[in-house]
This record gives sequence, structure tokens and C-alpha cells, in this order.
Amino acid sequence: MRRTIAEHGAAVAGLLRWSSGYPDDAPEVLPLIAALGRALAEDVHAPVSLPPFDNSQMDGYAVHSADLAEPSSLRVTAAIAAGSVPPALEIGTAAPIMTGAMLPDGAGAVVPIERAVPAQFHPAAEVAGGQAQVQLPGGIPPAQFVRRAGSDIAAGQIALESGTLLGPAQLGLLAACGVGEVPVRPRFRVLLLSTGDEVAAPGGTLAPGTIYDANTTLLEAALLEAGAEVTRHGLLGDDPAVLRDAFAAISAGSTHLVLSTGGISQGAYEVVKQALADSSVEFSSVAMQPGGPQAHGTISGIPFLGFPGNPVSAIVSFEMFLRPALHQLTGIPAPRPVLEAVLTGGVESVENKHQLRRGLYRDGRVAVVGGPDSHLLHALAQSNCLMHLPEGVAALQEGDRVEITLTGPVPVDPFAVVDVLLTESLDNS
Ligand SMILES: Nc1nc2c(c(=O)[nH]1)N[C@H]1C(S)=C(S)[C@@H](COP(=O)(O)OP(=O)(O)OC[C@H]3O[C@@H](n4cnc5c(N)ncnc54)[C@H](O)[C@@H]3O)O[C@H]1N2
Ligand code: MOO
Repeated sequence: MRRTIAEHGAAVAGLLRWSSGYPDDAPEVLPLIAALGRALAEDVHAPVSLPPFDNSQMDGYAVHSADLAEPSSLRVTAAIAAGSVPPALEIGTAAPIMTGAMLPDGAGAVVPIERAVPAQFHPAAEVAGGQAQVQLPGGIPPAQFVRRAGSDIAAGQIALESGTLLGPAQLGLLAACGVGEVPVRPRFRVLLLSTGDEVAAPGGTLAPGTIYDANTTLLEAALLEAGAEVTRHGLLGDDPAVLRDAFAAISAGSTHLVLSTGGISQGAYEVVKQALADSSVEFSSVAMQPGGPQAHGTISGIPFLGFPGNPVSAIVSFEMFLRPALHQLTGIPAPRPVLEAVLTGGVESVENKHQLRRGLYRDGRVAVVGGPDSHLLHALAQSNCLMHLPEGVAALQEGDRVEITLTGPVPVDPFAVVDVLLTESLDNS
């Protein structure tokens, strides 16, 4: 059966949603820092307002609201440090106040110390003697340099919605609200297995005709980066009976997904296809290159995905089908940015397939990296995007615009950034 990328993507997302049991798993409650990179399982309301009380934005003088209009010489009262609760401010006095300190009752604004005469705080002994005076300008706008209680968020408001991905900023907000631990969605568990008699574990010696297993590392790394929890099954050869036993030994509830690579196309020894011949697993052909051959279904009720064995096909399958499905179901990982870029050179495609070429994106332009073949791991490792050449496109020329999905960091020329900053500062001067 031949499908589009969108059709197969929907099938994978549906499979995980309805058969993995993930939506019924209980949330985990974690201390904030352990929740980094996880998605919130529930809305979190702010238990306190931020700021919790009116406070000063500057080191300076708190001035009574009746004393803001005219320039005046005011008697200096005791200093208000951050963390203390000050007495009410009397008309005709100015209270030295530090950044973050609670505003006294009656204060209408804060004048920074730099605008006072003298522009330094008086010694405490002078203040205690009642002799200290300060001259302050008139025309002070009401609420100048006052941070109002609740101006960031009011107590009871939703601080973060269920599903929010928790990065440093979100965790910082929760900490500021006094929240110590949060309910997060559980990790999505994947059992990963690679097939093929020719595949050997990296680190050992390579017998003639064999290759090192790239897929386990490639997919495990991609899954970990996407927030999943991975168990490696270990390498399985080309014997369907061994693979059937391995499938039969997977206990219900032990994993949300079984993911294999290899053994699903048209060869004489397609171990996954043979092991699952009498199952409900579908073997289909997606109009995509690389990653055309795909398998999906359930094994003993557990979702199963079979990715093709070629490493680039496997990772492209992950990017196009599994990663988006994980995002939809678990809230992590964040979706990949999709941009338009200008081609630096011509590129040819297969007209009846959506081709995904590896590209290097930088400064709005994208260069093709390597050929279309799905064994080209070195080119994959030099790339930072997948370039979309949809069905119906046979060739594009230099200067044409093309859609890309960013999969890695975009290189920045540090000198180019300095040039831009310098040009901007010269323009503004
Ligand atoms: N007659 C046809 N042959 C092939 C077709 C086709 O339509 N007709 N499709 C080709 C395409 S496209 C792909 S993709 C592959 C998919 O093959 P399988 O999923 O059955 O994978 P294998 O045959 O087991 O392996 C393919 C390739 O990948 C290497 N491989 C496998 N596992 C690993 C691993 N863990 N690490 C690194 N490399 C691995 C394996 O040695 C093969 O070279 O089929 C085409 N053939
Ligand atoms: O579809 Mo295969 O994945 O082109 O090499």
C-alpha cells in the first residue's frame, strides 16, 4: 500500500495515542530542577503574586505621594533594606530605600540616589540624630520606579498551562512563585532493536562482509534528545524465529513502543517482515525518499514501528513520523523550526516522491550536502537541516526557494555578528 507522508504520520500518531497506554500513565511529581525538559501534566496556578508586595526598582529615596510635585528638602528617615517591613512614611520625609525593599505605606514614588543632593546615602548616625536632609527634584511622576504587587502575575492566575515544556525560564517562574515540585508527564518508553546478520556492535572487530551498528546509537540518541526513555534490546540477526521469540518475551506495559530497524523491504531475508508475517502489522510504502519502506501496527497490543535499515532512512523516518507523534502525545520534544531558504545550487529529485535531502543552512541560504542515498552518514553528520523537495518537483535551480526543517544548530560567523552590531551602533550614533 502506498501512502503520503501525512497519511503515514497520522497513522503513527494514532497508533501511539490509542495503543501505547501512555495517556493513562500517572504523572510524576518532580523537584523543579529534575523537571527540566519535561512537559507539565497539569495547569500550575501562582500561589503568590509576583512581585508579592509593592517594592522599589532602584536604590534611592521613597517619597510621600504628597511631596512629589515640588522640589523639596526632606528630612531623611531610617533606611529600608530589602527583606524588612518598613514603618509608614510621613509627609515631609524621605526614606532611603534599596532595590527590592518593600515600599512604606504612603510612599508615592522612588527617586534614584543619583538624582538626590547629596547623591550618597547619609551615615546611619547622622540619620539617627534627625539632622540628615536631602534635596529632591519636583515633578516626580507618581509610581516612578515602583514595582507594583502582582504586576508580573497575580496570585491564583495560571502561571503555566498543562503541556508547557519546562525550560530555565519556566522553572525560574515556578521557583519565584514558591513552587517546589511539579507534576510532569511521564517519559515515553521505547524498546529499540536492530536486525541483520551483517550488523556488529561498535568497538569490536569487523568480520568480512559485516558493518558496525549505527542505527541503535543514532536512534537512541535521537529518542533521548526527544525526551524518551530507551531500552536497547541488543542486536538481533536475521532469524525470524529468534525475532518472534524476542517479540513474544515483551511483557504488556513494559514499554510504550517497540521500534526496529531493517528487515522490512523486498529481500530474501527480511527478518521483521517474516517474523510478523501472520500479524496485523502493515508493511507499506511511503512516497518519501529516503524512508520509503515502513511498518506499523501492534505486537501483543503494544505499538510497533519498523523503520528501514539504512541509517539515513531510519533517522528521516524518526524526524518525519515518530518525533512529531511524540510531540503531539507527550508535549516533548519541541517541534522543529520550518523555514524557507534560498538554494545555493541546483538539485534534482524523484518526481513521484517527497525527497528529503540533507542540507546546510546558514544566513537564509541552504546548500545540498551529499547525494540522495540513504547510506550517507558522513553527509548527514555535516548537515543541519532536511530540505523538502515535494512530490511533483523534478529539479530546482540555484536561487529557488525551498522549505527546510532545521535539525541542528545554525553556524554563525562571529565576525559577521560583530559587523552587524558595529553598523547598527554607527547608524544610531
Ligand atoms: N528490490 C528492492 N530492494 C530494496 C528496496 C526496494 O524497494 N526494492 N528498497 C530499498 C530501500 S529504499 C531501503 S531504505 C532498504 C530498506 O531495507 P530494509 O529495511 O529491509 O533494511 P535491510 O535490508 O536490513 O538494510 C538496509 C541497509 O541498511 C544497513 N543496515 C541495516 N541495519 C543497520 C544498522 N543497525 N546500522 C547500520 N546499517 C544498517 C544494511 O546493511 C543495508 O545496507 O531496502 C532497499 N532495497
Ligand atoms: O527509502 Mo530508502 O529509505 O531510500 O533508502
